[in-house]
Order: sequence, then structure tokens, then C-alpha cells
Amino acid sequence: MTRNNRVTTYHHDGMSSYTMDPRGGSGGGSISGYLLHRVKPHLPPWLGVAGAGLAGALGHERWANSAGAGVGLTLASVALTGTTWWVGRTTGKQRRLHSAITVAAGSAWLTAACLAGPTTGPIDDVYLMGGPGVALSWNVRMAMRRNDTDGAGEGSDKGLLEKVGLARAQIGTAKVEPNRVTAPVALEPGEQTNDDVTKALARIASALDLPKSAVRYTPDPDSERRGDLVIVPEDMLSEVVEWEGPSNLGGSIAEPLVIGRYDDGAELVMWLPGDPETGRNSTHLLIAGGTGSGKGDTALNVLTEILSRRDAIVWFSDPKAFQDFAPLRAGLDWDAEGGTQTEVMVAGVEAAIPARTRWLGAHSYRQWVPEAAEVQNDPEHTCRSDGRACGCPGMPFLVAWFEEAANTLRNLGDDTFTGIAQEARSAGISLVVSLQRPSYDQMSTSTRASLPSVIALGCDPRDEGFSLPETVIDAGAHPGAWGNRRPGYCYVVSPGIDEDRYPSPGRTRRFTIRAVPVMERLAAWAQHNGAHADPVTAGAVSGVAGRAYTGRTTDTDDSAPQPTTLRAVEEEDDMNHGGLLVDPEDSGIDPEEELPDAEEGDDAPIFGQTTGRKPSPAEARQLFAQALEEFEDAGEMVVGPKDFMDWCDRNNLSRPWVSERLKEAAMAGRLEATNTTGRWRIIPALTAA
Ligand SMILES: Nc1ncnc2c1ncn2[C@@H]1O[C@H](COP(=O)(O)OP(=O)(O)OP(=O)(O)O)[C@@H](O)[C@H]1O
Repeated sequence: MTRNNRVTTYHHDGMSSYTMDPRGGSGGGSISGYLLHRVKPHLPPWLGVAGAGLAGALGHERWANSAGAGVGLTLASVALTGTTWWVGRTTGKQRRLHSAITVAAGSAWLTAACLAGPTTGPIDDVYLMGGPGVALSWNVRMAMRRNDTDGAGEGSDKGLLEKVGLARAQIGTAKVEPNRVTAPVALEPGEQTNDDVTKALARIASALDLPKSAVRYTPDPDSERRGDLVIVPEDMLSEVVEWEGPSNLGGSIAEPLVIGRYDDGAELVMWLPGDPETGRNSTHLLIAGGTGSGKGDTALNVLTEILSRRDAIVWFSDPKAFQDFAPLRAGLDWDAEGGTQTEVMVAGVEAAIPARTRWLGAHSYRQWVPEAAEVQNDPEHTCRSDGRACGCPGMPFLVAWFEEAANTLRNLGDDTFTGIAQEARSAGISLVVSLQRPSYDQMSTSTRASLPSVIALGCDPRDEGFSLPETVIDAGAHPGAWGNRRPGYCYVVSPGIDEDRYPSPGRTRRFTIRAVPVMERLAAWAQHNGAHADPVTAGAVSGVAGRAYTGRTTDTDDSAPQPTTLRAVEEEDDMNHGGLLVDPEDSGIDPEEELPDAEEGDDAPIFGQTTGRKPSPAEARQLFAQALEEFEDAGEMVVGPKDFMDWCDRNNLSRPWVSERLKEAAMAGRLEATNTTGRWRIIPALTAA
């Protein structure tokens, strides 16, 4: 801190301050000057001891063997001790005694040294041992006095609370941990409330010369006048930590996901599935942050943790074409880019919910637990009426992730989304949603309310109320103070985390180019060793999404040794490639072969017949049915008149004509209305009524 060319230094010992003049002056401004300045107050006792030694030697030269001098010196020493005692009557009792004893000891030694000689008998030993002892006793006294008057005892707390307008509040014994002080606060009964402390947080931070986020208050839920004031003086998050790999490869999704660390160094963890012990169901997560707040890297922290678990599958939609997530794409059970593909994915989630809930119920699970993902060999969890183990394949936890979800959610409508979110929680499904901007113009109040968990990164101060619950903001959380200047800094509110932690900032880890190969290996690991969609989930989703849901199919050759570490995956990947992720229907197709050009492919059967004449009504209907098949084969499961624009031109048919046919097809059970007017979902031919 530089003010008027002087440097002010604050000490941690007693919070005292002094100035050093960089141009010289008493301290000299140099390191030796600084040290001298620190040591100076402790020198006088030592100078006194040295002086007494010198006086003893000189006195002996002069008064050795003089009887008169002996009497004189003894009297002088007694008188000096008496004077000291008298002069010290106004100071503290201990100080008075300490002074008198020092003078008595010093003058008695001096008398003896003068008369008998400083090196005679034990006189020199007494000097060498007693001198430093006496000097040190004064140094100790001085150090203690500094702490008494300057330290953070009751007195200075009072001063602090007075300064911030909480004069009559009391601070109890503080718990001091490295870089974290927790002090219980008791307010004046009937006069002050916890709110008063919350409002004073910024002033407390100012009084302590700390950032606002370093001071938090956790009100006692049982009392309006008690709580804990938490002060974290040093920002341990300023150091950037790079992601090096998942925390628990092959663990269960029910174990904590480690996504970074808190400001006191503790691990930043969260859980997506519910907890049978507390009865809570799975949670849905909002990742909220402004541009440049580190949302992308935070999402990677969460996604890499999920993909590294043995019993979870991920459906992932990203309108940004997997810009950030490409290295992990192979590990996803279903990946969709924006638009129609996302619409189909939403329909897939909707279809999976009742199927999964039914399955869990049939196997006597009140909610998803890791055992539900195993083969059902336990008679406690059987779907057979005779009570014998059913041996059904297990059902992995499902994470449905929607990047940049504002449009998707808006199209879906509040009621639909709220319904999905509500029901998904007991179906072993977590929804994860990220937004370009955390604000109510991106997401409605009721949709926001259906996402119980949030990772709140830096944002515009006006959007804090959208990201975080009011109680957490009141307790001192301020993501608005970070904006995009502190990428990765976040508050995490999620069931399972101790609520006292909610207002503590954490930081996720950073992903650099070095992380790419590790992510690729992780994706390959997930392909080989991760879970695959169970028949119930896969069946339900295929019923609505058809080919658009490819699913993560297993390499069924179980005899092949399966790699269990990321490194092993890297080595085996080349060998196993080609056997994985291939739809049984597609086996035999060379994946390296160029795909036929989509336009041409579509044109061949339908559009190739452009003759310039209008087709007959019967021909037109047949062409239309073929077109729907083409869309289905291409996995484009949601269609509307605008998708038929070119087709109309080529076949001399009009868009209103197509609109009519779409409605007819819906009546016939070939299509189903979506939440968006004019958009229809194709019901896969196999399941069409
Ligand atoms: N935990 C972190 N620690 C340090 N730097 C980080 C961290 N997370 C992200 N960053 C860096 O911050 C910058 C912005 O991050 P990122 O692109 O993820 O932000 P974003 O919120 O996704 O922005 P946008 O919405 O514009 O894509 C990047 O340079 C990134 O490397």
C-alpha cells in the first residue's frame, strides 16, 4: 500500500502498524534497518547487563580491597533498590517487584565484582548465567505487554463490532484454523437480529481491510440473535489448479464428485443421485455464470467426474457442436447437437422416466441406488412374483445434460419442464442445464425453481439473485463481485453439502490443452468399462427416437481382457477400435468409408423424380410417406413444414399441402405433436400404431 511515498506494513502479531520511509530515515528502509527497528525495543535490558559487567570490571580496578568503598557500594545498592521500589509504586505490582529484584540483583553483583573482582570465585558465572536471564525476563515481559494491549482479545473485538454498528453484540471464543476463523456471535436480545450482522458484513470486511467475500455469516437456524462469523483472510483460490484426471475412476456415481476446492483448501464435492439415508431424491443441476466466468471448464470438471463412474450414462445435447466437449464425446451414451436433435432427446427423457420408475418400483427400489445398476441377483429386489431372484440387467443412473439450454427450455414450456424435472428425480435421472447468461430472461422462475442445485460462477451483480438463494447471498456470497475476472470461482449449493458451506467460495480446475489426451482416454475408458443403457431405458427411448438414439452398444466379447486404467485404454484402444459403438445393424459397414452425400441420398428415391409436373394425389401421398421414412432413417425425428421446403419445390407441392399431410399423419399415429406448434415428432415405424 503506498501512500505519500511511505510504505505501511501491517504485522500479523499484534495488528500494530508503523511506517518505513523508503528514502532513509530512522529505519533506513533496508532489511537491516527493518530488523534493527524490530529489535530495538528489546535491547535496553541487554545494554544494562553489558553496562553492569563493564562497571564491575572498572570498579574493581579502583576499589579492590578498599573497606570504605565496600560499605559505600553496599549502601548505594540498597538505596538504589529502595528507590526503585518507591518509584515503582504507581506501576503494576508485578512490574514493581520485577524492577526491584533486577536492581537488587544487579547492584549486589556490581558490589561483589568491584570488591572481590569480576572473575573471582563464582562471580563471573553468576554474571554469565544471571545477566541474560534478567535481560530475557524483561524482553518476555515486553512481548507480553504488546500482545495484551494490541492483540485480538475481547477488547479489540469490541472495537471492531462498535465500528460496524454492532456495539452490544458479543463474540465468543473463536475457533482458529489455518486461514479460517469462526467466531460465535451473540446479539443483544430483543435489540438486534441476524439480519443486522448480514447487513454489516461489508463494513466488517472494510474494517479488517479484506475483500467482501472473505467475511461470511451463518445464522443459527434456532435463534434470531446467534450465528457464526467466518473470516477467511487469505484467498487461497488465487492459485490456478489444473485438472489432471478424474478423482475416482471406476467408482460409483453415488460417491462424491470432486470438482475443485474451497478457499480453505477443503475439497469441493457434490452428489447427483439421492441418498436413501436422508430420503432425498436425485438433484438437478444448474451451471450458471456470465461469459468468461469459466462455465465451460466447470462443466468439464463435472462431466469428467460423471463419465469416470462405472454406473452412470450420459445423454448430452450441445448446440455449440461439442466445441468444448469433443474429446469426451465418445464416452457419451447419446450425443445430440442443437435444434431437432435436442428436441428428440427431450422426448427420449420424457419416455424414459415412466419406464425407469416402473422398473425401479418392480424391483423394490424406492429410489435409484448403486445396487440398482448391478444384475438383480438379490431376492429382495426381484420382479418375479415367486420371490426368486430375477437376474434382470441393472439400470445405470442417467444424466441428461442440456448445454446452453435457454431455447430448449423455452420451447418446452414451464409446465412440461417442471413436470419432467419433478418426475425424473425419482427415476434415477439428473438433469444438468447450463445457460449463456444466468438471468430470468433466459429461464422462468418456475423452471429455475425445479433445479435444486447450482454451481454459481461469476456473473453480473444484478443476476446474483437468479443464481443463488437469498439466504446464501445474505450470508455473504457474492458471485457478482467476480464478474469474469475470477474464472472458475464459484459457490455450490446442492443437497448433501453442509449448508454452512454454501456461502464459501470454491474454484473448479482449469482445463488446458494438456487435458485433451487424458479426456480422450477417459472417453475410451467409459466406452469399454462404463455402463451401458439398460434394456428398459434403451427400449423406451428407441420407441420415440428410433435411429436418432444409437445407444452405447457393448463389445459383447466378454472374454477379451478389459482395460481398467486410463493408460491401459490408450494401449488397447487401437486394437479394439471398430468393435465398439457399432450398431449391430451397421456391422459390416466400413466406418472409414465416406458417407453418401446427404442431399444426394435424400434425392435419390424422392427428389430424383422432378419431372416438372404436379404429381397425382396418390403419388404425392406416397412421396410424402417416403419422405418421412427418409427423415426417420437419417435420425431427424422432429419435423415441420419448413423441413419440406426444398422437397415442395422439387415436387411442385405447396407447404400448406404438407401441413395438412402432417396433421393427417398425426391422426394416423405416424407423428405426434410436440410442444412447439407446427413441429411433429416421427413415431418410429416399428412402434407406429
Ligand atoms: N478454474 C479455472 N481456473 C483458472 N482459469 C480458468 C478456470 N476455468 C476457466 N478458466 C479460464 O478462464 C477463461 C474463460 O473460461 P471459459 O471459456 O470456460 O468461460 P465460459 O464461462 O465458458 O465463457 P463463454 O460463456 O464465453 O464460453 C479461459 O481462458 C479458461 O482457461
